[in-house]
Amino acid sequence: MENRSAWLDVSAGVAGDMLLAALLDAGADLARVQRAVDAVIPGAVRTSTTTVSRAGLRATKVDVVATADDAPDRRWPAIRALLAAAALPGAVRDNALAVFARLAGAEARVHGIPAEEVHFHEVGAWDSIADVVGVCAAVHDLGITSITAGRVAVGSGRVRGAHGDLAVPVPAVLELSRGWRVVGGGEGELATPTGMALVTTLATGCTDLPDLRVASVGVGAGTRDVPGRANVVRVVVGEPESGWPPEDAAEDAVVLRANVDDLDPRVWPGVLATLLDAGASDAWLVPILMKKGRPAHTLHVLAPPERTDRLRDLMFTHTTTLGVRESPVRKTALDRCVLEVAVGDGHLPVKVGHRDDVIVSATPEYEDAAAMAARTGTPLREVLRQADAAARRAGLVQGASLPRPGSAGDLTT
Ligand SMILES: O=C([S-])c1cc(C(=O)S)c[n+]([C@@H]2O[C@H](COP(=O)(O)O)[C@@H](O)[C@H]2O)c1
Ligand code: NI
Repeated sequence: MENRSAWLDVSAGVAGDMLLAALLDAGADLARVQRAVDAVIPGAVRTSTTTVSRAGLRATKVDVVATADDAPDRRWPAIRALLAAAALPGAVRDNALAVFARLAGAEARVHGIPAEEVHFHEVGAWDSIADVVGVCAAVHDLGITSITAGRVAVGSGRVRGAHGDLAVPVPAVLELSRGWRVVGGGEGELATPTGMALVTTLATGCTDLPDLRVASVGVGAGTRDVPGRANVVRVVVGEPESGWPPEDAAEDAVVLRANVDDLDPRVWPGVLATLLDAGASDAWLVPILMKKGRPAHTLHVLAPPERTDRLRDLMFTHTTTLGVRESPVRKTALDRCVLEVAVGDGHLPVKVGHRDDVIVSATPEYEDAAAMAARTGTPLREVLRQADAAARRAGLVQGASLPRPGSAGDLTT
């Protein structure tokens, strides 16, 4: 049972114990999970499961009971040392360290202190260690090597803790949300810092349920039973149907737009270059006719969500626009690689777009072809024609399999 994939339904929120319960419900072995936790904090906690009902749905609940008296040192360096010294499978240790490091980084930023000084939450480091190590061990036990997760419900309102009254989503959860899809609303604290750190560290992306052959489903209960809303995390474990993660899967992106009629046109090429240098996936102009019959341009910028703020600032700084519109979009990109084909007495790179190793497009790189044309005195259109012909001879045609490295023909990688 190896190389399985899992998708997490966190649309009702997530906490460390809910995620652990869902994985145990999906078939992870409780005794092996307990052994992993014991390897880090020997004899400190006992983990058990019960079957409960949440808004009429059956779910597994995990209880972590402290069996030792003395409170552990809750600072991040102490927990890091415990994990480093524990006899754990490499993947379990690495994942647990990564989750705690992310949590420590978020707490450090929220409280304005170095990560080395972060104390873990008031609820107790043992609970957190049991949840984090338990989840990482359960993932390993189920043979899960890839995880994605849906949008996270974070809740609303306020919670009371050792630091007093906090707005929901609590600061650490908001900090951990960067680049992730979240939704507010719902009553109370639906996502905890530990749950959010687990999801955003272990999952490689935020997607809807992907294409997979389902092997098992687990339902993990939260503490409260709220009528009308099942307070559960669900995990779907399976085999990918068409490659995992889906290499051409749609990603979230944002299109920023501004209509501009009064910018010196000589400035535009520099504006586009600045936006591309700052991380825009694409930037382009569309000529338009504005009110009062004025010729103008719409500047479009395709932005990864985490770059949106910076790119919006640059649009205001480098153009004369007074407003920027934004729309969320889904973007699907083919996988790409660059292969070289022999042309004349040199070589030219060809960009090959492929899906599941089947070629979809093959395009000689324009700039390199132009440079070869200038160097050799051959007309550019002739260089491009020869490059196209060489690419076809090398088998770089739509529908063909991607050549393996070292395959025969006038092709180098
Ligand atoms: O103790 C600290 S520093 C603390 C900080 C924060 C921030 O958001 S900052 C939140 N909390 C609350 O602690 C409990 C336990 O969270 P777990 O992630 O350990 O389950 C939870 O209610 C947090 O909101 C504590
Ligand atoms: Ni905090």
